[in-house]
Parts: sequence; C-alpha cells; structure tokens
Amino acid sequence: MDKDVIAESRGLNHWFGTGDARKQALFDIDIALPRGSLTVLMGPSGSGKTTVLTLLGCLRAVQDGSVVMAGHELNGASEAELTKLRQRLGFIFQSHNLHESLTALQNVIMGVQVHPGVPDDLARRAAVQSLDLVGLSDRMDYLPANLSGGQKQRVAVARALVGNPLMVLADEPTAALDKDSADDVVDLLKRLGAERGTTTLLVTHDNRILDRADRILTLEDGRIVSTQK
Ligand SMILES: Nc1ncnc2c1ncn2[C@@H]1O[C@H](COP(=O)(O)OP(=O)(O)OP(=O)(O)O)[C@@H](O)[C@H]1O
Repeated sequence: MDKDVIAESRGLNHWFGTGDARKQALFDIDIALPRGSLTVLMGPSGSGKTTVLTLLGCLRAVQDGSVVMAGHELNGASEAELTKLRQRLGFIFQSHNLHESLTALQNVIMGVQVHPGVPDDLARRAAVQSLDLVGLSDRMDYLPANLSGGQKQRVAVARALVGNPLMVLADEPTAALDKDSADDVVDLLKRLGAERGTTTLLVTHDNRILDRADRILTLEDGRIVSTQK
C-alpha cells in the first residue's frame, strides 16, 4: 500500500442476513483514501454508503476482501485490535449525539476518555483546544440545549477531533444544518486535512459539499459507479 494512503479497501464484499434472507450489500469495492484528503461518498438510499463507512471505520467485521487501515489488515482482526484502531479514528453523525446533561466542554472531554489512562488535566486541555479549533471557546460551559444546531454539530466535530485522529468518518454531518453552518463544518474538515493531514471520509446527500471534495465516489446498489475529480 502506498504510504500516503491511510485507508484502502480492495475487493470488498459484504452481506447481511442469513439463509434465504442473505443479501449482498457491497460488491467489489476498491477505495483508497490518501492522507489529508476529503472524500465524499454519495448515492441513493440503500446503496451501501453507511456499510462502507462502518467497515472502513472498524465498526463492523470485514467478511470478504481487504481493508487496510494505517497499515493494519482488518479482515481477520480481533475485536481487541479493531477497538484499538477505532480509538485512532473520529466519528461524526447526523445527529450530534451530545449528552444533554453535560456542557460542551464535558462532552468533548468524553471524546478523550475513549483513550484509557489520559490524565484529567491533559484531557481538559485537549478538549479546550479542540473547542477553540471549531470556534466555540466562548461556549464551553453551555449545555447543548442552549446551543444552536450548527454549534451543537461543531461540538460533535470538536469531540471527534480531540484525539487528533488519523481519519474522520462522518455520516451526513451537515444534513441538519443551514448553509453557513454546513460550510463551517466542511471548511474545518478541509483545513484539518491541509494543516494536520487528517483524512476525511464523508457520506452525504448534501450537494453543497461536493465542490469542496477532493474526490466524489458514487455508489449504486452496492457498487461504485463513478469516481469524480
Ligand atoms: N443491519 C442490517 N441488516 C440487514 N440489512 C441491512 C443492514 N444494514 C444495511 N442493510 C441493507 O444493506 C443495504 C445498504 O445499506 P446502507 O445503510 O449501507 O445504505 P445507505 O446508502 O447508507 O443508505 P441511507 O442513505 O438510507 O443511509 C441496504 O439494502 C440495507 O437495507
């Protein structure tokens, strides 16, 4: 694998269900994600986008084919190995999944606590820096209920970024946002790619993002039908 490629799938197939209900969801998926790039995965509902994201994100066991993440083959990897790799990734979902009873800062600190053994003061410092990065230094002590939709999603981005992940996997992160907030989130991911070499794989139906992507992959019925840029 090219050393500038952070994650790569080769001949990746995936099935759901058993017996008569067994159905192939992915067919022969080849994807290479270069370090620092922003790749968008598009396609109709049910085309397999989330399945690809969860396989590359070490959230699901690889059944057939190869996925290499940061030099580690995921096919045949143990649950412990997958967990360890997952800790080096950042995840952002459509709904921000913040804990409503915790402040923005406390929510981001929880993102550090996936790494066992990080001292509290270090976790706090990293969380403050991450909130600063997303432009929310002045909202650290707010509860989610007192933040706008865009601000909540930026807290979720700060939480995903707090461990300085190798790669960010985002599933529809801008779907619930107005144009300006969506732009902020995508700009931030682009900037991290340029400044820190963070690689992003982003699943979206949001056409507003496309012109900012380095590459756009389109899935249909479990197959990549086009690669643009
Ligand atoms: N846990 C599951 N059990 C059975 N089938 C599943 C499961 N998850 C996904 N599928 C099927 O696999 C196919 C791909 O699903 P997937 O969620 O990856 O698509 P998607 O492109 O992300 O869709 P959406 O845009 O609606 O989120 C679909 O046919 C779906 O019904």
